[in-house]
Amino acid sequence: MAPVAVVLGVMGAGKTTIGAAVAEALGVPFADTDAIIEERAGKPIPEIFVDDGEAAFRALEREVVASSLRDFGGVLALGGGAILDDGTRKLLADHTVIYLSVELTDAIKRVGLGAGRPLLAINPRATLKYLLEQRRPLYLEVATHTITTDGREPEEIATEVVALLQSA
Ligand SMILES: Nc1ncnc2c1ncn2[C@@H]1O[C@H](COP(=O)(O)OP(=O)(O)OP(=O)(O)O)[C@@H](O)[C@H]1O
Ligand SMILES: O=C(O)C1=C[C@@H](O)[C@@H](O)[C@H](O)C1
Ligand SMILES: [Mg+2]
Repeated sequence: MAPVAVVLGVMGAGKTTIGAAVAEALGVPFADTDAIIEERAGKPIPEIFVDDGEAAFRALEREVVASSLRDFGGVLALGGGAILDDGTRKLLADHTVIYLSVELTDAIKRVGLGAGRPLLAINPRATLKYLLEQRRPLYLEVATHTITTDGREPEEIATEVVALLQSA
């Protein structure tokens, strides 16, 4: 079994919002690797970063992505930084991967002050600008489809994603 689609994008791209709406429209389950990681680790992501460090988080994330790609048959949202890991990017080959793109202005409006997002704890605007520039080429490397989300309502974006999955 493999996911119907994998959803990627930076924090605030709308992975959880759009992924869940697409799954509902298709009548399949939705899962978010961040939630699976928290369940496996038995603690919230900010605590994993503090206690174990980002490298340990990325290794756990790679394991969770691998098992989800193997066993989960719905719409799967990945954490915003999952594509930083070479092994995780390789795992995505041959899957349908939807990259939700967002520019800084809309991303900042959506994440606010970055509560619950450890990488945005200090200077969220400058950090998010850096993350967008650093990650865009990596999202594009693994994406099979890129959907622009700036200035668009979640319902409209979800409808576009459902249509492209149904035409595939
Ligand atoms: N297209 C959109 N237009 C306006 N607001 C949006 C849009 N998509 C998502 N949002 C809002 O932005 C916030 C972040 O969305 P969401 O949690 O889905 O992003 P995410 O990509 O899953 O982020 P994270 O990587 O932190 O999990 C939520 O409050 C959501 O309602
Ligand atoms: O952009 C990132 O690097 C992250 C995004 C979140 O989804 C979480 O996976 C975690 O907070 C790291
Ligand atoms: Mg999310």
